[in-house]
Order: sequence, then structure tokens, then C-alpha cells
Amino acid sequence: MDPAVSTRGRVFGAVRVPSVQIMAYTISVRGLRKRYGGVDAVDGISFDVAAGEFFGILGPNGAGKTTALEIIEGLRRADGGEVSVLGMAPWPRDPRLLPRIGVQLQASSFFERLTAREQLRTFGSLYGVPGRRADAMLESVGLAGKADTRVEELSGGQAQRLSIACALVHDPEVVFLDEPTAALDPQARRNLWDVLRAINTGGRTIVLTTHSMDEAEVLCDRVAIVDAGRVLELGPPATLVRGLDAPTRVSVAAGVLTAAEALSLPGVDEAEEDGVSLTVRTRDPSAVVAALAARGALAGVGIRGATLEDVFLELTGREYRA
Ligand SMILES: Nc1ncnc2c1ncn2[C@@H]1O[C@H](COP(=O)(O)OP(=O)(O)OP(=O)(O)O)[C@@H](O)[C@H]1O
Repeated sequence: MDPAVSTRGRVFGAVRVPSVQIMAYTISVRGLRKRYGGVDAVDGISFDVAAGEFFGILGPNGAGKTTALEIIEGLRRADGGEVSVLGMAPWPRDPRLLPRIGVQLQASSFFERLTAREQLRTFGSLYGVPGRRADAMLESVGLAGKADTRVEELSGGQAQRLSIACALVHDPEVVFLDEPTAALDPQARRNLWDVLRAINTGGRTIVLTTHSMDEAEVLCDRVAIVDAGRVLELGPPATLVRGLDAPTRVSVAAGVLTAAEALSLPGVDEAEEDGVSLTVRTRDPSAVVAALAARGALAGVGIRGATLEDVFLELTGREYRA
């Protein structure tokens, strides 16, 4: 296995503490391919994931994320390429590997009519996990208060957390999560992000698929941006964004000034109005903000730098539509 040098930062309170560690790859994927009929669902994907890394596979619907993940998990057979997880091939399924990985599928399925506690204890018992450890896991995903609730009666966010607890109950070293926060409301998503961060901070390697750019930016040490079965770009979100020579967006409330007036301001390259706000693109935001201030036109002002959405636009020439 090749050693990897990983430079990562961890956020403690408001302070980002950089760390440099020498690590061996926990997951290696080389030239992965999967074809369904005439569709190259996965068309030569390669990447490595280091131990303890929070790695994201990010892309729009149909990009091939789930197919790639399920091959890496050992749930599907690849048409070509190589995968190594903890030094083992996931296909054909290897009983030595299964206890060391945790898998949360896109559609959670539970045993019917069991309570959250019974559900988790049942999953745990398959791996010889004592009941009290399963109960502790329920607590760590914030579901202790729902222990006696039947799974059918859990909210979407609670069911997602239970499904993650089921993937974690046997204390796996590597956790695979397929769009864990899809269909959750913003508050439930944020709560789940906290749970996932805690799992990763505890030392586990996490591979997550998402179509949410902000989720990838917030959670992942590195992301592979995938489209049409290929990796378009790979790296820490901040590095990908910094690598762009993208304009800054300055927006003010609609009606403060017209798009034509905005275009006449120094430093403005483009201006557009959507009824709620007027947004200009500029490479000289201080000149634009100064000009807006001079006109008394700062109502509702907001300034936004480039994001992963701009990276996607740059890579594909089209707007990101999850
Ligand atoms: N079992 C299957 N049979 C035929 N085609 C499939 C199958 N599974 C996936 N596909 C196709 O392969 C492509 C990739 O699908 P996949 O589910 O891997 O994408 P995805 O990025 O996970 O999308 P989503 O975000 O919607 O889950 C799509 O064109 C999809 O229609």
C-alpha cells in the first residue's frame, strides 16, 4: 500500500488546527467501471481514502455515486477496475472484512414493528454486540428518548439516525453512508452533521455520497466531484474553490438600484435581478461595495465568494442541479 501524506484541519471551537500525518490508504479504487445496458454508470473512477478521513463523493442525480459506493461496499460487482478496503477486496464478499465496515444504504430498511432499541439490539446481536453497547449507540446518535418508539413512528431524521446507528453498532473502522441527509429538513440535517462529525472525530474513516454542495463543503476533508460516471476533480473543498479564478458576488435588496445602474458601477462585470435581490459579479468587491455605499445602496447587502457550485460550473460548463 502506498503511504499518503494528508494535510487536514480540525475545527475546535472557532479555531482550525492544522495537522500533518503520514497515513496508509484505507480505501483504494482504481479504474472502476460499471455498465448498465447502454449507460456507463461508473466510467473509470479512481481515488484513495486515508485512514480517519471524511471523504465525500459529490455529484448530481444519476452521476454514479451509489453504484460506485455499492461496488466499494461489496454489494455490487464491478465490470472492471480494482477496489481495496482495509487491504482486502470487497468482492467476492469476505467474512473477514464485513465486521470491519458499516454500511448505511440510501433507503433504510428496518425489521417491522420493533422499537428503536430492539432494532439496534437485533442488528448488534448479528455481530455479537452486547445489548448495553447497542443502547449506548442509540444515545450517541441522540435517540435515547425514542428507545421505546416503534420504527414506523420515527420522523425521517430519527429514522436516518437509527439507520446510521445500525451501521455503527458493531464499531466498524470504515463507515459508508449513502446520501444520509437526503430529504431531511435543515435542522435535522444540521443535527445529523453533528453526529457524523463526532463519529469521524472518534477516528473512523467515513465515505459519504451527497448531492449537496454545502454538505460536502461543511463535512468533508476531501471530495471527489463526480459527473456521468467520472471523477471531474478531487481535493479538499477549500482548495478546489481557491483554485478557481471565480468572481465574488455582491447582492443588495431588489429595488435599491436597477441592473443597468449596477452595471455602470466601477468593478461590476455582470448584474442580474431575481425579484428578491440584485446580484453583481465582480473581481473588485471593495470597489463595488464602496460605490454602493456612496449611493446609499447597501440595504440587504451580502458578499459571497466562490463555492463548490462554481467549481462544478467551471468543470462542466453547466449550472449544478442536484
Ligand atoms: N440497477 C440498475 N439498472 C440500470 N441502470 C441503473 C441501475 N442502477 C443505476 N443505474 C443507472 O446508472 C446511472 C448512475 O446511477 P446511480 O444511482 O449510481 O447514480 P447516483 O449518483 O447515486 O444518483 P442519485 O443521486 O440519484 O442516487 C444512472 O443513469 C442510473 O439510471
